[in-house]
Amino acid sequence: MSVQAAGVMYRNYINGQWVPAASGDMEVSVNPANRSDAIGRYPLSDAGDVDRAVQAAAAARRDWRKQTGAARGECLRKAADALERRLEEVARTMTREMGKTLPEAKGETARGVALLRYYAGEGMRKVGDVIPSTDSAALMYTTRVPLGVVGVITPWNFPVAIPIWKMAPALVYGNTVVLKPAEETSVTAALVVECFEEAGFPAGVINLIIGKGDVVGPALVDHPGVQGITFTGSNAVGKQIGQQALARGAKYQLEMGGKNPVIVLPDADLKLAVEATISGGLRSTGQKCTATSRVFVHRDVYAAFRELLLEETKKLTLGDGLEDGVWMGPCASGKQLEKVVSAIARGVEEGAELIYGGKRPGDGPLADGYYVEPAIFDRVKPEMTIAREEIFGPVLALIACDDLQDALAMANDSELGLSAAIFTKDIGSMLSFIDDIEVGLVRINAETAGVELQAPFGGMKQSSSHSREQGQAAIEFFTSVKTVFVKA
Ligand SMILES: NC(=O)C1=CN([C@@H]2O[C@H](COP(=O)(O)OP(=O)(O)OC[C@H]3O[C@@H](n4cnc5c(N)ncnc54)[C@H](OP(=O)(O)O)[C@@H]3O)[C@@H](O)[C@H]2O)C=CC1
Ligand SMILES: O=C(O)CCC(=O)C(=O)O
Repeated sequence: MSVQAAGVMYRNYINGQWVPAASGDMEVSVNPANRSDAIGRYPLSDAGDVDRAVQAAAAARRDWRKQTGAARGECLRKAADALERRLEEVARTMTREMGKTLPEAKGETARGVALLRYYAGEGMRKVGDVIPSTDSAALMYTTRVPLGVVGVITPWNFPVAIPIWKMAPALVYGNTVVLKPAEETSVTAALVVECFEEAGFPAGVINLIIGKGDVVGPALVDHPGVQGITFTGSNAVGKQIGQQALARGAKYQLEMGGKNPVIVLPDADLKLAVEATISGGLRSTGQKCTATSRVFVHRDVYAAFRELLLEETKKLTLGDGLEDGVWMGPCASGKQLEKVVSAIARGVEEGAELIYGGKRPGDGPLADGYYVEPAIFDRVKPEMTIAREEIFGPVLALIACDDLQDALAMANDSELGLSAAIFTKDIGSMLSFIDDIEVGLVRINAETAGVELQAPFGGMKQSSSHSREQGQAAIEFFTSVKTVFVKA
């Protein structure tokens, strides 16, 4: 499709103005469910555009920081109201741009509203402690100050919630922000920033730079005017960002992949375990860092679990997420589809048994989209690639286990450690799991995905930079502590 024919033109947002990229280059955002549907045109920015955004954010820093937390929170509250008013439009755009179903997109947008309201309240909460000094005539306390300019680099899988759960705490604690969203969801990101604009944030406090990750990303990460980088995305890019930020002494926070296990013990409610495995593994077409990917099932209930899983997965409808009754949409992009299809092919090559799905619809209305059927592999061995590498697609690997210790050993045999779930009624098994599983998000009789905005979120091992996002934990990244000693 020609760029000119591709509808509304979106721009960067720098210093309170919507401006094109200096190069004038544009790209078209295309619907992964129907490639003849163009969502809009977006700019391909370069390092010069990034520099202008960082300069604007740096110039706005002092005045923004000097506002009260209550005043900053009030801006976030207005952004929440604006997003709530535009919820339907934002959610429909998200579905058209990255494929998740409309109910999921509406849920995510509502979560964005709730995140903004939560962090609006943070502006009124305490930022330090009084600590007894050894000098009885002195006052000693801690307070917190913002980092300065924060670069926010976000993925396409939660194009509303993730930018908001990073930007809202950054802003309420007094930082200014330059957002670089995933290219695949540039238009959705622009709508989110329009909501911030409607809320009346001062010019320069929020800036948006749209473009290619390998051009805009390094320019932002390496910019000396950026004091902190918060990133969610792949491990490869995350590690590179961490090294670049470390090299120049900038603070960084990385939220990356998962290879999230579910353990099903013989006393589990199998219906619940199956429902949670399907929801955790296949919703959003498996494109969540918290998605269920490895399913360790005790041999005593393996056959029964597998049959029920097959029966329930066969009921799922694949299609355009805008249509009523569709349960699973396409992969978000051609690149993502290729990744999923090649992981499935590798699973077959390595000897796992593909017992359901995994094919691309060859004809009919779905042939034009990036669709793949949900795939279930049986007889998976822990050393197979499908049991080791993140796929980020609707693929479940079933692995038999002898007991809880066997399952825990296999579940922990991973470089990643984001989320894990167990299904059991036995309190002893629950406690062993809580104690021994090496992940940041531990779920008992609940699916691996689905984080709550008021609780800390992050992984162990290579899933994150060992920091936590969301809830009260966000203050740790977005501020620095000052310890103050006062003597009259
Ligand atoms: N943990 C999670 O939630 C996510 C994990 N992933 C994993 O990553 C895989 C690949 O997905 P992909 O979208 O390519 O993920 P990336 O890690 O490439 O993208 C995440 C963000 O980083 C940006 N980026 C890309 N290259 C650089 C760079 N060199 N420096 C700075 N920023 C950069 C991207 O921009 P742009 O989009 O413009 O390239 C995007 O905004 C998935 O299959 C999945 O396994 C993906 C998304 C989310
Ligand atoms: O499971 C969730 O709700 C959040 C998942 C997530 O943060 C991600 O996929 O990046």
